[in-house]
Amino acid sequence: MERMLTGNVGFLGAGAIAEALIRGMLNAGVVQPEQVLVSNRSDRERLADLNRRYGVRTAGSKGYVVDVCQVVVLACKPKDVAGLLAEVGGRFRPGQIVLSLAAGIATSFIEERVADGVMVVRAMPNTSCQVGESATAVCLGRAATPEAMRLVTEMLASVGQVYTVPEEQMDAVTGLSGSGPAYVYYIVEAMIEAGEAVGLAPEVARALTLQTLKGAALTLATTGADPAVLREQVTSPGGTTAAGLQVLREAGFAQALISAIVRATERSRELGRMPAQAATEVGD
Ligand SMILES: NC(=O)C1=CN([C@@H]2O[C@H](COP(=O)(O)OP(=O)(O)OC[C@H]3O[C@@H](n4cnc5c(N)ncnc54)[C@H](OP(=O)(O)O)[C@@H]3O)[C@@H](O)[C@H]2O)C=CC1
Ligand SMILES: O=C(O)[C@@H]1CCC=N1
Repeated sequence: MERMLTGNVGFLGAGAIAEALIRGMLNAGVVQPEQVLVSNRSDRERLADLNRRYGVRTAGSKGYVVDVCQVVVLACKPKDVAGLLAEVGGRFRPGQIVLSLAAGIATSFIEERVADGVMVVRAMPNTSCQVGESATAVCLGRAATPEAMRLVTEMLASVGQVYTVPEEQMDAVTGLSGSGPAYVYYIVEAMIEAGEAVGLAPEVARALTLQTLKGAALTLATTGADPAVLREQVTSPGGTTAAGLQVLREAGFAQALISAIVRATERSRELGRMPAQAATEVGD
């Protein structure tokens, strides 16, 4: 199929998610390094590092990024979006695409700060885009056309699976799959620590944990089986797994995970309600 992403892709924000997306898109070949232009607030060393490692172009001027890019990715923190758009929002032109990754920030908030006809798309990827396995949800702003959606989908599908959701579900997506890799890494950290505690060498504990995670994820994906059924297959009556799961139940593990996702979803809503000062509540 003919590629739609022929122009430049600019990043306003050069942090963790910008790098994950850049790395994934370059690996997939959906953009070439010279098509990518990255800027941030002030960290010049970070830009130089991205240029060294990925060959992407960098810009000191955010206005320049807006001027020369077909798609501009907003990859700064939610609290910085208002200030950023006060600076450069007026430079966007009708027909340009703004792809916002900012948790909680509504498409309407951005639309109010750019010209009519600028096409806003909101997406929530996760850091697994760096290996082409993001779970990404997208929703369209009011001016975004089906062509804009196709172009953004071309970008995001190159780094994982893309799902379209109504905008009111984006906070839930953020709590579940946007933050999700962190919950998984937290569990992995605990499993490795546990492996060491029961007598394994650190590298053996890590290797066994990672392969267990990979095998379980692949089994879920390839069999399509209900996770509860797969869990029961592991759990011999009176055996080791039953004993371990009993401890997890008594500790309220499932409820804690549910509460974490509910709280992260609420936090996304809070960030959207208070875009100018919300993040100061939890620090930078
Ligand atoms: N990390 C993740 O897993 C995910 C994050 N997101 C969203 O992506 C956004 C970025 O998150 P993350 O990458 O983790 O954040 P980071 O803190 O890693 O990066 C933030 C970046 O924004 C830049 N920045 C801040 N203010 C401005 C400004 N006024 N103009 C231009 N750039 C600016 C910073 O520049 P400097 O360093 O110079 O201050 C920095 O490069 C957030 O809105 C988050 O909700 C979405 C999905 C997943
Ligand atoms: O922690 C955050 O706020 C961002 C949004 C989803 C993942 N990281």
